[in-house]
Amino acid sequence: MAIIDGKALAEKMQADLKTKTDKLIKKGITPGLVVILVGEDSASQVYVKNKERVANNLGFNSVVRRVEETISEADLLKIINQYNLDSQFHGILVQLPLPKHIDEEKVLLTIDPQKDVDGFHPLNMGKLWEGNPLMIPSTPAGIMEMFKEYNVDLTGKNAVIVGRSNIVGKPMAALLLQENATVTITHSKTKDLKDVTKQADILVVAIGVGHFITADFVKNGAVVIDVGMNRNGEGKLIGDVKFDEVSEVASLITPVPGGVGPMTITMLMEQTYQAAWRTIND
Ligand SMILES: Nc1nc(=O)c2c([nH]1)NC[C@@H]1CN(c3ccc(C(=O)N[C@@H](CCC(=O)O)C(=O)O)cc3)C=[N+]21
Repeated sequence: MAIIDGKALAEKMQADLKTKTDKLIKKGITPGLVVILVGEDSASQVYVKNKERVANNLGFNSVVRRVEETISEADLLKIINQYNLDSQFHGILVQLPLPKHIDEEKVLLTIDPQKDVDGFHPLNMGKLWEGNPLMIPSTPAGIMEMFKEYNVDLTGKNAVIVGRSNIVGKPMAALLLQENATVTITHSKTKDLKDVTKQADILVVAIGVGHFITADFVKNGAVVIDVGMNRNGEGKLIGDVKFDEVSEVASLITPVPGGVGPMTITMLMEQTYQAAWRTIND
């Protein structure tokens, strides 16, 4: 068994990205990213702080726009439109989840698809499924980089995804399909889940239930990717995969923390760079 070191790969990619960014800045374009944070959700605050730190290290123009939990939907849409028109910003990210009184679909539709660095706009989701992506959701994009770095050949492999969210499960399926894997998406209503996951050469787990996947769900030699971010009783960050026992059967496995998370942030920055680059090269 070997561990996929997401933190090390993230640092390597960030160093390369810094070099590219310096060149773009010399040409007069500083990549700009605005993260819009609605309310004070403490978990979201931590992610936002990490994103801000990486963006600053890269020399990006990084702004966190904090707005009150009680903001009206109309006012939030106005703020998004203001950043759509502001050429200083190449990327706009609205941190999810949003308060219940705000319609997430409306928010995602309002972000200019060219600035939608999360890749959650329906146009970007559609382009991804066409096999002609513009923006790719960061978490699945980071997972594909891990496969590349660790020489995981996907062609003809059985890839099983646990979780069907718009932000991880579905885009992950599109990317694996594009690389010629045979893809199965499972979810909470799947019958005999264990029988399905046991067939997986590649198993991607994104269900949001701590330590749900135990060794008996996993085929010998499988590659296991853990997208989970859960807090256990002691407030410790744990994945959806029970690492200690699954690592005994897997050939390659990601840890939490230090696996998918750091790659997610890195890919977000890569997409912001790409969006900035396109303003002078497309
Ligand atoms: N519009 C939107 N886009 C997002 O990409 C988005 C979002 N909303 N809402 C929240 C989730 C969560 N998320 C994380 C990114 C990196 C880490 C990360 O770097 N984790 C580190 C350490 C975390 C720690 O120690 O607390 C790790 O896994 O090693 C975690 C979580 C992005 N999200």
